[in-house]
Amino acid sequence: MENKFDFGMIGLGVMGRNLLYNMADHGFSVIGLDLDKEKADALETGATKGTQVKGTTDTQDFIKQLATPRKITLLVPAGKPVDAVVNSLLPYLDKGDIIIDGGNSHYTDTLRRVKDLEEKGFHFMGMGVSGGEKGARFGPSIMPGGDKEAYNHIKPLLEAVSAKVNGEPCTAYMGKDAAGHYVKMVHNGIEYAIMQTLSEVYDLLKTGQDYSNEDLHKLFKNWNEGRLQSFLVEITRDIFATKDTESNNYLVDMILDKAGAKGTGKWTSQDAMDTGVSIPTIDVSVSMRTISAYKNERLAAAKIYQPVVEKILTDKDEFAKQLEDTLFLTMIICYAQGLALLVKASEELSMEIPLHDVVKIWRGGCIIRSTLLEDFYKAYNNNPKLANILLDESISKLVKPCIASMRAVVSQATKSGIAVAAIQCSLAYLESYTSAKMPTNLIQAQRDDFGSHTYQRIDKEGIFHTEWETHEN
Ligand SMILES: NC(=O)C1=CN([C@@H]2O[C@H](COP(=O)(O)OP(=O)(O)OC[C@H]3O[C@@H](n4cnc5c(N)ncnc54)[C@H](OP(=O)(O)O)[C@@H]3O)[C@@H](O)[C@H]2O)C=CC1
Ligand SMILES: O=C(CO)[C@H](O)[C@H](O)COP(=O)(O)O
Repeated sequence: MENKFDFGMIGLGVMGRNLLYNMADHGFSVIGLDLDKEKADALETGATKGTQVKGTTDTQDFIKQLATPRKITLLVPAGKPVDAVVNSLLPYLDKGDIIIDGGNSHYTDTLRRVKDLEEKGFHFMGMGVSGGEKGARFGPSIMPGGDKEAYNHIKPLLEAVSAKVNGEPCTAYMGKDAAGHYVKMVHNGIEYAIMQTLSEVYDLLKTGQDYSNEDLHKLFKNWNEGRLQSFLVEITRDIFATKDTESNNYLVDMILDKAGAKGTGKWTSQDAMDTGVSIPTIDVSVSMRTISAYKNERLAAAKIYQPVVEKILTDKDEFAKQLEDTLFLTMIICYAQGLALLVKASEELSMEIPLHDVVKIWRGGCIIRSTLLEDFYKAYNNNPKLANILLDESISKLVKPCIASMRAVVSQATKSGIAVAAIQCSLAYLESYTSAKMPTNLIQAQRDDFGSHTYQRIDKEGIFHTEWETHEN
């Protein structure tokens, strides 16, 4: 009898092809399907010698060659392509077969697909994958969720191919229903916020203190050797040292300042608004990418307003130290906001997301991996029900010594005319979240004045309304 393949992969682009090779390198036989003949044909040539890999463009042949229950991972663009692929498979599948969507699908799409396919007798799982091209090839962080029975079929594969930290796999069951895709969405929201913060730090150093790319490279190299050690700081260090092949300049200086976005950051903000969780650093990071895309309007506005940036005259070493504190604290706040969203969303959607496992599997393989996650992991191990990591005593000991520097940086940036939206929002978030008294009593008074929305009092229980008077004098 012909040997059947252990796993199937649909979509042989950046992620699918590399994850497939990773699976094959770990001893699994894998068949890949892509509509593009060139990609399917090239698959075997790119595989490690001795591994069992086959490429095809024929759906029926693909299905026929898989061992049952079939385990098929999709790494195609989110949205309609996922539905198109699923529909193309249905006529050939057997009851009990498992489809795993490894792309960045919106979790509500995943909820719909889980239900539709369950009714038809198939398993459908949403699974976040992070680590980009290299991660997929050599060890990503993998966030599967949903159907537990289906998960048990793929657990050994996921544990084999994921990144490892202290010998532990960077994958774990993320919870019920669409939890895998929800966790990946929030991962990306945090990613947006840290990236925005890094771009602001870059602006302060380059525009405010005339750092060259060589200086930036050295500083980021130094930072990456300490408590800021993380994938995003590491690649930023390397970007500053990369020369353009078409000009004599550094490549970063040749790149147009318009940021792209595929939607996961925006979805995080939209969902946080619906869930009632405050994630201002992530929100503003989405917004800054949006404003960056209005290049022509910005050019026109710059002509009218002629902004002048005042140089930052603080001693360079002192300012670099303040920035290191600020970056460290802002990173903590980016994670704090995303993790707080996961806590609340998990409750609201009954996903039972294990927060200690989320931070555990983010320690390696993924784009937001950092040494900080080790501290968060300890915090969740002490208290798995922690509503916000800022409430953990050991985390507060990391936060407090950095606050003065953050204030100094925000104040210096404001004085100089350099926009630091993410850093500023993080400070405002910290000050509000740690404030025993906010000025929102005034907002309640205003709402009651114009709309009879009522208010509560500080001295007794109950709901109150006042007929507010006009006091012109
Ligand atoms: N790139 C990254 O760093 C990461 C991406 N992701 C997510 O993973 C998913 C895949 O991304 P990525 O690999 O970058 O995307 P690519 O565009 O590189 O690859 C997608 C592949 O899917 C193929 N495809 C599209 N429709 C079909 C179909 N109906 N049947 C078979 N194959 C199809 C495409 O073929 P063709 O080109 O011929 O249309 C292409 O080969 C996305 O959801 C993305 O958001 C997740 C983490 C990181
Ligand atoms: O999921 C990812 C990384 O974790 C993808 O690279 C994603 O495309 C990043 O988002 P965007 O394209 O919106 O910057």
